[in-house]
Amino acid sequence: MSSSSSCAKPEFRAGQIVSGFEVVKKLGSGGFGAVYHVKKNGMEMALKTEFIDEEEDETLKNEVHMLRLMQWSPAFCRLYTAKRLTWNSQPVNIMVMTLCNRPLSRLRRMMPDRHFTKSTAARLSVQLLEALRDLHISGIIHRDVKGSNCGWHAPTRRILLFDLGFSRKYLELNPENSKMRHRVARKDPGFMGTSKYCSVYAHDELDQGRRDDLWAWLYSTVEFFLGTLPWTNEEKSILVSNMKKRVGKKLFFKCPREIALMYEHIRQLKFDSSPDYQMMLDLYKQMYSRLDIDESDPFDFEEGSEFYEQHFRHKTDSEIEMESELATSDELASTNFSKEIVTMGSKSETSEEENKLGRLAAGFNRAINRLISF
Ligand SMILES: Nc1ncnc2c1ncn2[C@@H]1O[C@H](COP(=O)(O)OP(=O)(O)OP(=O)(O)O)[C@@H](O)[C@H]1O
Repeated sequence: MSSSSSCAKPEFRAGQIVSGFEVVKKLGSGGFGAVYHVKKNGMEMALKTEFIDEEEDETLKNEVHMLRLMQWSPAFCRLYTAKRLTWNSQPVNIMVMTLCNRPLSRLRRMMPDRHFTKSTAARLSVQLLEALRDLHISGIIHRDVKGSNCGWHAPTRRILLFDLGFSRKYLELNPENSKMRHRVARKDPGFMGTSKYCSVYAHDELDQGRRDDLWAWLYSTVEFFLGTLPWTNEEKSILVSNMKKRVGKKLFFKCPREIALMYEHIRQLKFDSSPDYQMMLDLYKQMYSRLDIDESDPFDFEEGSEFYEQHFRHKTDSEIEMESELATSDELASTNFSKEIVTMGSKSETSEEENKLGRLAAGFNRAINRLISF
C-alpha cells in the first residue's frame, strides 16, 4: 500500500470557508487525509482533514490526542483547534495547526546532489533528535520518522515533527503500584512505518519501541548527510531489510565519525531500553567543534547561505506554480513528494490510561484544550 491510499478525502477548493478558515491551497495529501494552507484573521495555518469511516479507526483523532500532549514542546506544531463537522453530508474531522514552510525531504531534494552540507545536516539531525526525546519523555513513540514528516518552521528556525496519526503510547499504568511501566511487546502487531527508514525490527513486524524511532532517525540522518541510502531504489521491503541487516558500519563511512558512535549505541538498544539522548547530543557537540560548525550560521535553505540564491530563492516562483498545479492532483502530490513506500499495519490505538507524564503535559495544555471539541 502506498502512502497515498484510495481512502476518500474531503476536497476543499481555494477560497472556500471551512469552519471559519479560508482555504488558500492544498499542500498535499497522505494516506488518510489532506492538508490545506488556510487563513483566518490574517493568520496563516495548516488544516488537516479526514473523512470518518465507521469501520476504520480515526487517525486524526489519535493525532489530535497526541499533539495535545506535545504542546509543551517547541518541536511540534501548535494545535489551534480540532473538531468534527459535516461536509457534503459526510462527517469529517479537521485539525488546525502551525503552518510549516516545506518538508525537509523537499528541501533536501532542492540541494545539489540532494544532500545538505555537514553543518545543516548535523543541526537538522539534532533538532529531530530533540523532537524524539521530547516525544519519548511524554510516553509516546512516533513510528514513522522521516524527513517528509518534518516541516521547516522559518519563524522559529526549527523543524517541527508532524504526522502523529500513527504514534502510540509505550507506557501504561501499573495498577499494582500506580507507577508507569513499559508496555509488554505485542505478539503480532503488523507492520507500521516506511520501508526506507524503518528499523529491521519493524520489517520483521515486531512491536516497536523508542529504539525503532531512533533507527528511523539514524537512516534519515544519513540521508541528510549523503543524499541517499544504499536501498533508495529498492522497492521490495524484504530486500531493503536484508540490505539493512548486512550494511553494518559501512553505512557511515562517508558521514562524520560521531554518527558511527551513535549507531553503536542504538544497535544495542532492546525493545524497552531508554536511549541515551544526552550522550548523542554530546557527540554532536563534539562534532560541531571538530568540524567548526557554527550553530548561528544560516541553514542551506536560508537567506545568507551559499545555496540560497541559486537553489532556493529563484526556485520559489516556479515551485509555487508547480504546487498550485499539484493542488488539483492528489496522485501527483504523493508521487512526487512521497516516494517512500509505506505499508501501514493496524492503526495505533489510543490507550485508555493516560500516562503520568502525558497527564502533566495535558494539565499544561488545559487552556488550549478548551478550544478543542472532538
Ligand atoms: N503543519 C503542516 N504545515 C505544512 N505542511 C504540512 C503540515 N502537515 C502536513 N503537511 C504536508 O501535507 C502533506 C500531507 O501530509 P500528511 O501528513 O497528510 O501525509 P503524508 O505524510 O504525505 O502521508 P502519510 O500520512 O500517508 O504518511 C505533506 O506534503 C506534508 O508535508
